[in-house]
Amino acid sequence: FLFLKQILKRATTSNRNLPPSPRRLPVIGNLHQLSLHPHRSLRNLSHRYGPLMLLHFGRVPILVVSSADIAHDVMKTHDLKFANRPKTKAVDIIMNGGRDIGFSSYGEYWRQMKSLCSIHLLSKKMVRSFENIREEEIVAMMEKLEKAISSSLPVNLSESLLNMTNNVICRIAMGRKYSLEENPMDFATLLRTMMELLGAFPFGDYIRGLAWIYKIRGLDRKMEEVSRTFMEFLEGVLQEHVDEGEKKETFDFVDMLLQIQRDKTNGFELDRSDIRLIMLDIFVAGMITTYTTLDWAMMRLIRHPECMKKLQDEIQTYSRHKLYVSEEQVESMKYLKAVIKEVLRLHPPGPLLVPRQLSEDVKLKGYDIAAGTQVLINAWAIHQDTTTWGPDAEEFKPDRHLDQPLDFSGQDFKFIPFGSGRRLCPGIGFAMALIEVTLANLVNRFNWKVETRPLGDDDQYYLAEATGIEVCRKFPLFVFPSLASSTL
Ligand code: HEM
Repeated sequence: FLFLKQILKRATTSNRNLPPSPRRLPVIGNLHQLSLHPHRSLRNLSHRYGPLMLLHFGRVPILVVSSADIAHDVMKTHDLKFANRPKTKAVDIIMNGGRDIGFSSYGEYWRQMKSLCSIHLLSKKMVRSFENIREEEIVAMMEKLEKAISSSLPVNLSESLLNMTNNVICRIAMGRKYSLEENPMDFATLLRTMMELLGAFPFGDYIRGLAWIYKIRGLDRKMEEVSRTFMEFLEGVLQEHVDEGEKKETFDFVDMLLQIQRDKTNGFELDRSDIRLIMLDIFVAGMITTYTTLDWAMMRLIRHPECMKKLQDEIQTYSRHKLYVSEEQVESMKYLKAVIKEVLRLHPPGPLLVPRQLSEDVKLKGYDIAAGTQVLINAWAIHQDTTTWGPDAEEFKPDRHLDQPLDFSGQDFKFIPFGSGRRLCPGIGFAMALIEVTLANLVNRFNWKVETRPLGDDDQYYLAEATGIEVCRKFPLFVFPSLASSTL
């Protein structure tokens, strides 16, 4: 019977019209063709095999999409079928089997969790109400930078940006700062480790016989440790809110989640571990992405003085030499928005978005794709497609967005840093509000220089990418700020 089943399976598979595939090796499939930066190796493969490729990571079929046209088919035409997320061991351990928003299966639980965040934290009205918090934290960061000017030592701007983003997010979501400096655990390193674990290609999941590698390399232990440390921290935050109870003067997002848990609003059962996972998503999905966009933006502007100058001129036209550039003033700054778009085009924090999984068979461009196939959308490759962006697609040229204003909220598939469709990022407005006003103020208040690197390997150094599901700059950005004459 088994023999008959094998023959039948082979016959049906061979009748299928499958997308082009690079040659694969026994057992590992195409895993040997990936580098530490999968978005880059997959783009190189797509140049040979086309914008729709079927790879195999071990035994698991992986569909790789590298064109705007096919991204449209996946995230618009067939969005519902592609709305699931695959589960890996890292997701199992760190996200409690995908009980958070980003990795949860498509369905009622996901819908409820996402709409909770969208309404009570990320809506336009809520984002606007956090303006004071953004201003206070940006001013505090700038005061520290100003103090640092008197010493002739370089400042670690990446660290300042991470601290500021963390302070803003903690104050908004949890009611107070849980600053990186005051925290006994090394928050930044922990988050980076978590990014790496969630983004690492899970060999043990793809090749069952290799699951022991997780144990030998200590990955199981690392995942459990990272998860435990974070959960203990978040449980402490929840308990603090419960203990303060009636005495608390403010009402923040955590209070709101605890209230929903108590009152079972809309018949929606939320337990304490679900609340911790929503909070974790805000750190994983919200904090690193926002910080890393600012970090790439400052690096690009400092290394393109002509863009920096143009931006400073624009900001001064609207801010009229004020010390703090307000959010209302930022609203009108077209070049600032073009700079941020260019940064998100060249450095989308999630270059392969977040993986999806097909829930039923589908035909794409005449090819048969089977249910269960995992899907990687190479946004980074789509953003560098020369047919859309021209022969200078790899260069940093913010002006291109002035002539060709593409929307990035999931409507235009040539530019998808936030994904699209049902799984579209709900934090676009939240992230953009902080990125725009931070950048405007840093550029308005200071002039910037970076150290000249002795070996002259500037591009390799400044453009180097770390590994992980969200791609940060590999090395911190050390800078020498000085006060801009216009604000003296
Ligand atoms: C520059 C900043 C950001 C970028 C580039 C970004 C990008 C993304 C991307 C690419 C996805 C996957 C979309 C898809 O699968 O189609 C995503 C999902 C998500 N993002 Fe963001 N994001 C950013 C900021 C934020 C912020 C500030 C928050 C919340 C505070 C947030 C919360 C989420 C959540 C909860 C999801 C999961 C959505 C789902 O699976 O339904 N993101 N984001």
